[in-house]
Amino acid sequence: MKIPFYKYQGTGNDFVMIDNRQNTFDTTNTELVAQICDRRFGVGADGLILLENHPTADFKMVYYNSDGNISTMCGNGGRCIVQFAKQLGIVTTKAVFEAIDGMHEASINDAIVSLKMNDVANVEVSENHTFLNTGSPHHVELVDNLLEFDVKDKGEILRYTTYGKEGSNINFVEGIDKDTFFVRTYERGVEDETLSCGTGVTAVAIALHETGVVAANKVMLKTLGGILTVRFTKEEGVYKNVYLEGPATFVFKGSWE
Ligand SMILES: N[C@H](CCC[C@H](N)C(=O)O)C(=O)O
Repeated sequence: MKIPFYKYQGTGNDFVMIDNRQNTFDTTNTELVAQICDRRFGVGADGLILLENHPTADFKMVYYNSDGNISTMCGNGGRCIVQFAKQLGIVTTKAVFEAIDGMHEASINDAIVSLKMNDVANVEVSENHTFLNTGSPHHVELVDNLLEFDVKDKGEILRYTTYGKEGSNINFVEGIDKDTFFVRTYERGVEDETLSCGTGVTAVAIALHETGVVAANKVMLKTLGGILTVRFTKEEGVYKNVYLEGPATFVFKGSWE
């Protein structure tokens, strides 16, 4: 059966988007998702995202990593599905949707999507890293010479040793100026470095604030795939009004035979 799809990318984190409002996609077929995401034998993507009907919100988001498994929240994917919903005529400049970590609001201003992320109440600060969950689990570590750093090798080791079966995404960070940081991320479920990670840069911004590296509540994160901005407030120890902002772009449409 033909499966129409739309290819999107958010700062280089790329996704196959499928309008599944008729519930025709076989959501249990892990192999098919991995096949579609394969960069040699398939369309190629970091993940696959289904847009589905929702009883009260504008739509529901279902996210799969490129390994074919359903996973936790995808920030860049959340920004892309809002643009996708606009392309389908479901929303215009605002959206409310449900994802695996609950309800999200978003606003669209041309290419830029601003996505409200969940509150973050627990930030675990250790000697040389910080761990927190921004919809997905993230390890955050400051390093020098990030451009030459072996992100895949070092990320894989941490993901499988320190974080066991459940795993975690691993973010390496280097300061550029007081409110701008360079971030590279090893992504769980992609099992490789991605050009950017939305929940990852959100975790980096909050971790840097929590550890006093950043005083501001608006941080610019430079990734290999582009620039993302994260802003937040901190109220009684809880990070609230957390927004992830950046471009989300339609690339092409096709159909999987
Ligand atoms: N790979 C992540 C989910 C996608 C995160 C990333 N693509 C983002 O933009 O947040 C995980 O399994 O925890």
